[in-house]
Amino acid sequence: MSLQIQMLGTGSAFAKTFYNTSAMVTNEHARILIDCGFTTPKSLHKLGITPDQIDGIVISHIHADHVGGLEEIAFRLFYQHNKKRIKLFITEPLAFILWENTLKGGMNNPEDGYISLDDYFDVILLEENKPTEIFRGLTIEILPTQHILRKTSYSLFINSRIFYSADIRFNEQLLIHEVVQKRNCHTILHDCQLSGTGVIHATLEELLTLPDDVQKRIFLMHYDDKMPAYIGQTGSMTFIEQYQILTLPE
Ligand SMILES: O=c1ccn([C@@H]2O[C@@H]3COP(=O)(O)O[C@H]3[C@H]2O)c(=O)[nH]1
Ligand SMILES: [Zn+2]
Ligand SMILES: [Zn+2]
Repeated sequence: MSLQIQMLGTGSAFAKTFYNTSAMVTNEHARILIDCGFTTPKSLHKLGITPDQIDGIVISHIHADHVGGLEEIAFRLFYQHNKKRIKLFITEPLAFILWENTLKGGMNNPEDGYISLDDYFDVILLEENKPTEIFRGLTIEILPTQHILRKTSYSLFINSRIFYSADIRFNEQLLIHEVVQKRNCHTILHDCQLSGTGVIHATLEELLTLPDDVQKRIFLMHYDDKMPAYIGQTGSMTFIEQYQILTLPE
């Protein structure tokens, strides 16, 4: 049995030639999204996939390039698919701020009694650091990681052997000791800021300091429009491209 990861986008928040970084993870039992940014509905549309064909969405953190497409997905299911509610896999702190700080403005509808995240989504709370089989053969572990100071943000382990950074500061210890030495992840999908000083994202310069054995496992995502100029300058790491499909052992 295998697991497929298809990138719906590989761009940074401000990229214009790539859609927002988001992954569609599929096995024989389910198809889920990791994050759903403001360009993700259009990316799905280009693939001919409608919201009712997605079984759930996992959320890493509350930036628009990771959650900005949720209102559209939920409204389309609600108003075009008979009030269907998609499963939303999220931690409790994120669920609260996702509604209160992001979605409530557009979705709160007291007149019709739709006043909470649960009115639009089938909210399934994930516990931090606890591997959870969300669908048969698909286990997600959500790991608190550093992105913006004092802002809740997570990376993910998928079926324990795939690491998905989402947005994260460079963390050598985590990548070498936890992801590679302890968990022996065969595949790492990592965000990458191509130039400038790394403050809230790992930079290419920082990632290039990793040992070769770690770099070989890394696919770079969440990059800006200048990515083509950096091809061949990423050591043993590879840029993953929009719509590229990785077929991985389950
Ligand atoms: O403290 C901050 C907050 C935000 N930003 C920018 O806004 C973007 C939001 O999405 P992102 O997390 O993919 O990337 C972020 C950065 O490009 C920043 O540089 N510093
Ligand atoms: Zn981002
Ligand atoms: Zn972010």
